[in-house]
Amino acid sequence: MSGTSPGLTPPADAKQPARHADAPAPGELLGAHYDQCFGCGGDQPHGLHLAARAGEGVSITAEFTVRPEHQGAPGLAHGGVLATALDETLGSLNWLLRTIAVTGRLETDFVRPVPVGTTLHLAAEVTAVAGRKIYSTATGRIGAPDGPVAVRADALFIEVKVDHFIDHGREEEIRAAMEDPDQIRRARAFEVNP
Ligand SMILES: CCCCCCCC/C=C\CCCCCCCC(=O)SCCNC(=O)CCNC(=O)[C@H](O)C(C)(C)COP(=O)(O)OP(=O)(O)OC[C@H]1O[C@@H](n2cnc3c(N)ncnc32)[C@H](O)[C@@H]1OP(=O)(O)O
Repeated sequence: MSGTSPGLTPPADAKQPARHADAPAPGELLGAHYDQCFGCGGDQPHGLHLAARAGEGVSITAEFTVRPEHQGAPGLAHGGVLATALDETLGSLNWLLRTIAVTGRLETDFVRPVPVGTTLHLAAEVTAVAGRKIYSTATGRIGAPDGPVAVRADALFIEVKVDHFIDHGREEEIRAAMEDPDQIRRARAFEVNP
């Protein structure tokens, strides 16, 4: 069962996405955008530790191995964790546009249960851009890049300024991030005009 709500249908004047000239080369690992991120951060013990790699055009591949701390039912990944893996992979696409963006809408199909121990192979691409709106789609397959489809998502990300995080984030984490030169460098890597 699949289908996309009107909020995920690009308007008639939407444009094809353009890979930024300074985007990481195809095959390059992107690294975490924030070391405490539940999706990709290396310092988040129960996180997904999702590793994303730049693809051709505005596309990404990523891998995530389901651990016991990610269970919903016995021996199976929690659906919200799988949605997180899709969200994180889709969010990584914005490195290739050099745009900071947050998820506005995420529609997910859960097609097959995903056992603990499975490596989920994710692939995502931006399909259209309209002003601040970035439309994208992702698939997660079991065990191999051509394995059976377990999850799918369509998403709308909305471009924001770095002030979005500074204005809304809890002060102690924002202060720590602003004092971390690596974090500032990573934030700038998302921006066209740092
Ligand atoms: C020095 C400090 C260092 C910090 C450094 C940080 C660097 C980090 C780098 C990268 C971080 C990336 C992190 C990725 C993590 C994975 C992805 C996530 O999980 S993100 C978290 C979950 N998402 C949210 O928390 C969004 C919460 N929502 C909002 O904040 C607002 O609603 C926001 C920004 C999304 C939109 O608000 P508006 O006021 O800016 O804009 P409006 O006018 O409402 O929307 C713009 C257009 O988008 C449509 N739109 C908005 N939401 C929509 C929706 N849900 N469905 C359909 N259309 C929607 C609207 O209809 C409008 O369209 P029309 O321009 O009129 O055509």
